[in-house]
Amino acid sequence: MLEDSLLDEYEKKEKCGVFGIWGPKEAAQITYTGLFAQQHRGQESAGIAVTDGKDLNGHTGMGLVSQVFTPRMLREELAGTGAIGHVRYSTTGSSKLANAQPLLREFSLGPVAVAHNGNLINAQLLRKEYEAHGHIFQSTTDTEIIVHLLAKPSHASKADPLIHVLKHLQGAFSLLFLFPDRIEACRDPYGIRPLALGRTREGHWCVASETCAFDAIDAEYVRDIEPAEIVRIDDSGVSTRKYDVPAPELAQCMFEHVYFSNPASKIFGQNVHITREAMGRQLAREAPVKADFVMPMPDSGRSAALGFSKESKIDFEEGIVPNRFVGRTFILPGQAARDKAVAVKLNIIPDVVRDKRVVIVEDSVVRGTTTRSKMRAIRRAGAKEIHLRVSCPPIRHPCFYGIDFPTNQELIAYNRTVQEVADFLEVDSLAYLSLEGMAACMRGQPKDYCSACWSGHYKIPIDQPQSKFYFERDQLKMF
Ligand SMILES: O=P(O)(O)OC[C@H]1O[C@H](OP(=O)(O)OP(=O)(O)O)[C@H](O)[C@@H]1O
Ligand SMILES: NC(=O)CC[C@H](N)C(=O)O
Ligand code: SF4
Ligand SMILES: [Mg+2]
Repeated sequence: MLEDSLLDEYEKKEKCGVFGIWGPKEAAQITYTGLFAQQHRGQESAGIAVTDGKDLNGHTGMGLVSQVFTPRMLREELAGTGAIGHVRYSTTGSSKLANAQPLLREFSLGPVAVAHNGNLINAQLLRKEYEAHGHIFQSTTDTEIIVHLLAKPSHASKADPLIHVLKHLQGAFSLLFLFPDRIEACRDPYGIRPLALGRTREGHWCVASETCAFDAIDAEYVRDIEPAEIVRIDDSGVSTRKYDVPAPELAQCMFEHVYFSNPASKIFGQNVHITREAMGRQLAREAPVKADFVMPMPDSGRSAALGFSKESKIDFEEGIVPNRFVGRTFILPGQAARDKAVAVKLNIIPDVVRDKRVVIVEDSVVRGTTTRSKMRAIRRAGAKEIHLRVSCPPIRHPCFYGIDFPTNQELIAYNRTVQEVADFLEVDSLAYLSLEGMAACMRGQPKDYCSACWSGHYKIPIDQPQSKFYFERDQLKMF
């Protein structure tokens, strides 16, 4: 039933965001706001862990930040002066409470809470090894192995156990650890996912996946946590150490700029909206077309459409209206749910498109859910010509580093030429931004970004089988 799957959808969306703050009396309330600002990064579950200086306490729940916490809970049960929080979009392990983060555990050195954005590609190997030694896991996420690594006696006895643990991890990880006396914020040596350091007006240090969280709590963005860096935040302030050397070539995820991040955020040192606008301009130069107007595919297609319009000097027109109560559709679990969400999310305005030659600018076409549904709807609404322009190249390869499209069969451009995709979508023309054109819009050198889902070049080799549900008991039978 449409209503049932929509109810489901509202509860399960997008990717992961982390937030942490040290020092204020109302640490949990501020963390709530920091998570709320990053709700677009994960809507399956949310959690906050706090410290009172001696012990940790935490709460996790399924759904949106606003559904998981009450003001009283934040004020009383989660009272403390240091906190970390997480909003989850699952990449390993199903969407269930046991997998909600921060994971809160006790080990020989005391309590620890962990919040993870990214995806480990060696979690299966490590977990098999630990299970063979009798370790009992309580979740089916990749993240839990990190706590087991920390608890291993030969690791816990090291002068700096965290450094030792991080060296074992492969893949994407922007991590926050909360101990009773400190927060430790770490980024993998490739810098795949973002992680930024900020400071409030009162002088409290904070960390977040995206800088839009700092705006929400009136803090200033200080700098990014560097690849292979650990930043420790405690009562004496901030200190930094390297646990490894940054990779010779970084792998910052270009898809963060194309689609994931909030346009107001600064990701990998550059503003997302301005980057998307530059991509739209570049696309207009690479694939010009005669048309009556340029129309964005809301919401994330807006900035690139603006750039396309400015560069081509073709008017900008809104002809697709998003329902503000439907979130992002791309990462909803299950194709039926995605199809239904797209149907209810985007309304075409026939009076705008009728008898017109329209350029539609979309930030990305992944499974083709949005475009399959909307190109035909625009045609039915009477458009004379439909020219689809996409502000990234065709996505033909899976992502194993924290974005949930782990098989190539689900990708619309897999095994299809651009013309075949155009025919499938029944558009008059289709053009994608080139890989070089997209890379040219990035502030850093092209070699310092990951583009594996477009190029097939995985900087961290995928040499073990990967599956989102590897640790689920019923799925294990498949292997
Ligand atoms: O080809 P697909 O599988 O449909 O995936 C790509 C689409 O999904 C995303 O939109 P989404 O609705 O998630 O979020 P938005 O409102 O930020 O554009 C993205 O902006 C594309 O529109
Ligand atoms: N999107 C993410 O960063 C997910 C974090 C972690 N891999 C999980 O599935 O819980
Ligand atoms: S494969 Fe694509 S989505 Fe995944 S990290 Fe690389 S650029 Fe980002
Ligand atoms: Mg979209």
